[in-house]
Amino acid sequence: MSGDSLKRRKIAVLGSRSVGKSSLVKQFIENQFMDAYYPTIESTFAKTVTYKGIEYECHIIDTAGQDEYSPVNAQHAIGIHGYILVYSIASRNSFDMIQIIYDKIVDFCGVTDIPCVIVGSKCDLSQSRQVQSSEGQKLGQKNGAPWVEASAKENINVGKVFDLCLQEIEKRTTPNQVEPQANRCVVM
Ligand SMILES: Nc1nc2c(ncn2[C@@H]2O[C@H](COP(=O)(O)OP(=O)(O)OP(=O)(O)O)[C@@H](O)[C@H]2O)c(=O)[nH]1
Repeated sequence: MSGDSLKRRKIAVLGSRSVGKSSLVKQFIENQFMDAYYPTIESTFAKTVTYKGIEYECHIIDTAGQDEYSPVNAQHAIGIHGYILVYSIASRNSFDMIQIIYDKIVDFCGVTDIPCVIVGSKCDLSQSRQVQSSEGQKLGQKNGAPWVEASAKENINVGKVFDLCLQEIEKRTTPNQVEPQANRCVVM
């Protein structure tokens, strides 16, 4: 496929520290999982993904873990087509952070909603569960975003997370549009 016909989509992965953002990205890109924890500063990965028969060149930005004081900056908004917001089902605090991050992005961008998927990660840790599936589902409904539980460790729903994100992006993208809409979550 020529470079011209390949659609580029930039996706930012956000959430609290240690919720499994890098692990989700690593499982998606490299089909690997590591038990070791190395805090992320920020990394970008690229992968060509076929969604509904169309090839997309996805640039995935794996961000540093956020807390309630972390500002949403231009890097989280400029040129970003869609977001993956990750909490761990074993951490109530990380779940509470999702609405905070969502609201910060919406405020920063001056929009009412953003193309995103909400992910309850580490769903293999059912013994340590602090957030019920029904709570995740409700949060998704409240923000008009799809919600899914996933495990990078067991490779559960990892591909689905990225498919859902592309689905949300494409829902809001007019045919042949290459750059995100100016009135959406980006400042070009
Ligand atoms: N059981 C289990 N552990 C996981 C899973 N995903 C990640 N982990 C572990 O959780 C820890 C943190 O994972 P990371 O992927 O580095 O988390 P992160 O959100 O990128 O962390 P920051 O870089 O601090 O933002 C590591 O020890 C991982 O092995 C999962 O699906 N299941």
